[in-house]
Amino acid sequence: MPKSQPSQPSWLNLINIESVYSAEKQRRAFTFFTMISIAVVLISTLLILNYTVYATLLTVMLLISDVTLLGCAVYFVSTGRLTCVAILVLSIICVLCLALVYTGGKQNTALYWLMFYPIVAFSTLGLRVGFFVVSVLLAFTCFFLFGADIGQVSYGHAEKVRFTASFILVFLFTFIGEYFRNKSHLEIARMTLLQKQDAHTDQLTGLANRRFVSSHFLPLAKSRPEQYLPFTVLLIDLDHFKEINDNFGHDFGDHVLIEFSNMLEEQLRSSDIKVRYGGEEFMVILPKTQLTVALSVADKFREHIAAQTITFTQQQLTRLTCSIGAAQVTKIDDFNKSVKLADEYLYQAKREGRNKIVSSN
Ligand SMILES: Nc1nc2c(ncn2[C@@H]2O[C@H](COP(=O)(O)OP(=O)(O)OP(=O)(O)O)[C@@H](O)[C@H]2O)c(=O)[nH]1
Repeated sequence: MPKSQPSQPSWLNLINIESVYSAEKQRRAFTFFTMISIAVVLISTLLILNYTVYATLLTVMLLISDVTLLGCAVYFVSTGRLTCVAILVLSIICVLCLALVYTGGKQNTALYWLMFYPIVAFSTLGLRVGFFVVSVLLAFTCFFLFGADIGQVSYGHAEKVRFTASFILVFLFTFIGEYFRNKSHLEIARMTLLQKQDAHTDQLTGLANRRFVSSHFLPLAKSRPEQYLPFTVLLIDLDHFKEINDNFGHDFGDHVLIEFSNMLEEQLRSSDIKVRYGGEEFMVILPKTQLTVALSVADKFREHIAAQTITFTQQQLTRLTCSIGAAQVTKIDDFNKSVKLADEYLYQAKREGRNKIVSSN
């Protein structure tokens, strides 16, 4: 029976679903900025129009909040750190709401302003932190409305009960909405990742396929050359594979390809990228590896393969050899040129009798 594949080859970690996450980041950033803009305009207007009627505490709180909100927006633009800034902003607004409830605002209309809070808190802070800050606001508001007299204004009984009931309903429905939005976002992210991994995996051997090299590896190596360059490309072709198919059948041929892929995984570093490049042709990319070092790795591998016997049933077993062409890549733009060179060396190895490595060295 074919050996089982390693559970998660490291090249799979190079496949990202940044587009899914960046849409989510954009949504949160957009909500955050809209909230800050509205809050700053609103607070400034309230301050200008009502500073004569507001309690001093409320005026000072509004002023500090206005300046801090602007500072947070500037900090976010310059650092891109949304979560900690959003927590700070929502905490300020929470305190502001409580100051409003405590003092009553203009003509005791403070309670109306609290209704937006759950919506903004959940959409910028997510489920858990959002739930926490909204709960804190609700708890303190209930204390001011129904608790002991500590100097806060008093609201009518009907107003207090209706506010609390409607706030809890907004809280509940926003929580449910956010819970399912988050769940479907995670599911979309999971499915996108699985689909992308599947589209870049060779179905027979579980190695990366050729598309992975062009759509993921090369862009990644171009963006982080210090992690990958210089690297060596090995093109490896099984020798006389047609004879194996002809002598033992296609299933045995498939089994040989799987066993060969397992040996690539076992014998080479996990950071080396092993690709099924075509039928019985494989590509191995050895990151941060000069040609001379790669040649000794490849030669050891070639010897290892030649020493193995691949068994399918007791009657079906074969020896296997491979030929290898190797070339070094120092610039990503030269990748195709180097692959072409490695291909020429591979066919030179075949012409020269197989079971050997040819390179420019
Ligand atoms: N079993 C199996 N065979 C495959 C697969 N893909 C390609 N092949 C076979 O691989 C064989 C390759 O044959 P050739 O290109 O003549 O190469 P070769 O026999 O290895 O000869 P040299 O490369 O010159 O040593 C063909 O018979 C293909 O049908 C596959 O997925 N499974």
